[in-house]
Parts: sequence; C-alpha cells; structure tokens
Amino acid sequence: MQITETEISEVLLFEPKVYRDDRGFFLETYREKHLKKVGIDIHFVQDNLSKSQQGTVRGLHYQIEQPQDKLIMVMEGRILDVAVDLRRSSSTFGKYVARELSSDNKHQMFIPKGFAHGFSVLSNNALVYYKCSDYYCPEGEYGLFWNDPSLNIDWQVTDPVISEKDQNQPKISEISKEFLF
Ligand SMILES: Cc1cn([C@H]2C[C@H](O)[C@@H](COP(=O)(O)OP(=O)(O)O[C@H]3O[C@H](C)C(=O)[C@H](O)[C@H]3O)O2)c(=O)[nH]c1=O
Repeated sequence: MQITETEISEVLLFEPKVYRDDRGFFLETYREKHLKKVGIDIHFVQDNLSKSQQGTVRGLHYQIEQPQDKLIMVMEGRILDVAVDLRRSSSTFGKYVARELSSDNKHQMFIPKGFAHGFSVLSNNALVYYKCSDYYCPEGEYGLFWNDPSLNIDWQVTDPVISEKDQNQPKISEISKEFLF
C-alpha cells in the first residue's frame, strides 16, 4: 500500500498493491496497520455503499456530533472525490482536495474528521464504498453547498443530479462557528 499526503497533509491518498494474474486481480482494500503506520489510530465501525448515476453530486456532508473519519474507495466507475477543510483554526480552512478515484486506478482517499465530503460521478454509474470511524448520526449531520462560489469546485459534470437536501445546503460563509470544527 502506497500512502501519500495531498496538498492538505491530513487528507491521504492510498494506492493499494494490485496482484494481477490470468484470472483477474487481487488487492487488500484495508489493513488497520497501514493507518497506524502513518500515525492514525482509529477504528472503523460502519461501512457504506452507494450507487449513483452519471452526473450525480452527493454532498458536501459532515457530522458535528459523532464526526467521522472516512476511507473512500470505488468498486465500479469513476468519481471525483472532494474533501473540504472545515477546521476553523486550519491554514487551509475552506480549501479542498479533489482526486479521481476509480475501479481502474483503485485509489482510495482517507478523509479525517473536520472535513466535509462529497463526490461527483464521472462514469455511467459509480459504486462507492467507504468506511466510517463513527456511526451515522442524522441529528448531527450538516452540509455545505456543493456549488459554493467561494469553494469554486470543478465537479467536472454538467447538469448535476442533486438531492433536494443538497440543493439547499448553506454556503461556507453562512455556517455559524458551532457547526464548524
Ligand atoms: C449517510 C447515511 C444515510 N443513511 C440513509 C438516510 C437516507 O434515508 C438515505 C440516503 O441518505 P443521503 O441522501 O444522506 O445519502 P448521501 O447523499 O449519499 O450521503 C452521504 O454523502 C456523502 C458523500 C458522505 O460522505 C456521507 O457519508 C453521507 O452524507 O440513507 C443511512 O441509513 N446511514 C448513513 O450513514
């Protein structure tokens, strides 16, 4: 497993070793010791799987109560995965990391607590599987408007498919500090 920092150092890109042979391929999707090796001591308690059509944008979401670290991977298709820094004291507050994750490149993104997460679907469909270090807490879940001009995220999709909930999320400037990290 190759682990590299992104331009926001706490957001990491994981590149698993892929073993290919005449039958296909094998890779280990997760080993706790790989996180420990880079000083991350967390325990994932919930795994999620979502399927989305081309052009979907899911997010940007985060939990204040029961904040979640996430390890994102793509089982089918191609997404642009985005993490936005919502840590008020961070020098990269309001900045984001975006990486293409796909069933072809098998790359994974580790997104720690303190970040909002979202993704856009660049292929016909995308099956996105991710591990979370705390449980879903609907009453503690908050969102950030996907198309906030101050973030200026290029989701690489036209006419995005967005949930009504996500169309009505606040811009970062509209979020009061108790709903930030
Ligand atoms: C997130 C979640 C949702 N649900 C239920 C609640 C709704 O009835 C249904 C769809 O939920 P939602 O529309 O919030 O799903 P997404 O838009 O994919 O939300 C996710 O989008 C971004 C990309 C994230 O990183 C979060 O994990 C999560 O917020 O699943 C659950 O039962 N458990 C869960 O952990």
